[in-house]
Amino acid sequence: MIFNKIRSMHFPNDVFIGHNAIVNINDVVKKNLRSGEALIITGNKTYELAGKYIEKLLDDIQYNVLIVDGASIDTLNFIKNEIKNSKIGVVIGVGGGSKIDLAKKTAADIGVPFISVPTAPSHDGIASPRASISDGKSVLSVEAVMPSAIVADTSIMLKAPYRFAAAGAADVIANITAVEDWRLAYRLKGEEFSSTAAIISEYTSKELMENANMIQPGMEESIWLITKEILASGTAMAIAGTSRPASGSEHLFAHALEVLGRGTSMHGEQVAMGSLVSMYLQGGDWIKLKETYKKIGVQTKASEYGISDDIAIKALSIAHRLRPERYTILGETDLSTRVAEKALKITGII
Ligand SMILES: NC(=O)C1=CN([C@@H]2O[C@H](COP(=O)(O)OP(=O)(O)OC[C@H]3O[C@@H](n4cnc5c(N)ncnc54)[C@H](OP(=O)(O)O)[C@@H]3O)[C@@H](O)[C@H]2O)C=CC1
Ligand SMILES: O=C(CO)COP(=O)(O)O
Ligand SMILES: [Zn+2]
Repeated sequence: MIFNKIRSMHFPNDVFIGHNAIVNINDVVKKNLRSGEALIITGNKTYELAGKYIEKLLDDIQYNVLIVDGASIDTLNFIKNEIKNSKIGVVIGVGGGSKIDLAKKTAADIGVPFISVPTAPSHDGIASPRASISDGKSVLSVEAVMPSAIVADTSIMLKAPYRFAAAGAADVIANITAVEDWRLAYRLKGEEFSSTAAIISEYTSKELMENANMIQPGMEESIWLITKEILASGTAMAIAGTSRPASGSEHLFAHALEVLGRGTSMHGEQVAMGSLVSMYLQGGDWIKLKETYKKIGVQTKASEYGISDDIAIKALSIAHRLRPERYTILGETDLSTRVAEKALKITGII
């Protein structure tokens, strides 16, 4: 088959991951700062945790620090307004997923390199080209830019509540149902498919499932393992040019919960619940998947997050509507209440 479609792929040119990796930030910024100033985008807590330290490490580099809130269109517009008279040459995201996404999207929009400095391994967006910027209605990732460099200091990430690490692990473990959906779409709908991206993505899930015993509170090694697979998951998305390798029906369920009411659940926890029901519908070993989530301490009962049975049933029933162009095991019409309820009951989500 002659490939006449040119696909561009971009990968980080530097990745520092480990204890005290943050000490490399000055060299990394110098290498990526073309001209002008560095812009640091962070949050209140994460400024204290890491942003302040980065300021001390940056020598003879002009920089601005913006402390912001959630990843919304309004916050993004606030950032752009704040920097409109500045000459920004590189954007550094220091924080959890929301700060990383705001920095990633800002860098993409102004056309400068993005440096990812995660303070929590809470999902694979910290190393992917995708950014979730909410418009107040739903939260789907949009194309942004792959980090030019990633500085993942496991000693800082270890300070995040363990729940963040478990959620990040779940986000990667759930790649297994995403790839199954992608294969289904390739066979049934002729969707473009990258076997390389699919194999990498499946590997990340299997690696975390097989080493689930290594994912425990208080262990820096757990952070290292999760972050390593998050990096690989982001690479799979960069190769595919979409989030397909890491986002299928399980993510549609998660996004539907974001719209209908996610209670106190984090992204990775929503995705964990979604992957159980997806794997049940795909005819896979959802029981092994459930045991893995239990082992790493991820709750998969909706009520534990204050999500009612009705919301969970509705979310599963309409999830396919969130991304009609992305064919998955959920099909193209609403699941009946009866079918959705049965699937959620069998997998123990309600
Ligand atoms: N791009 C993608 O592919 C994806 C993006 N997302 C997006 O990511 C966001 C969720 O990311 P998530 O990381 O869960 O949440 P946030 O980035 O919102 O962080 C949640 C809270 O945790 C704090 N925090 C971060 N790191 C630490 C730490 N080491 N110790 C203590 N507190 C810490 C943050 O501090 P502070 O207040 O300083 O920020 C914040 O108050 C959402 O916006 C979601 O849409 C979700 C999935 C995929
Ligand atoms: O969360 C993601 C991958 O883990 C991004 O996926 P979406 O494209 O569904 O937002
Ligand atoms: Zn995800």
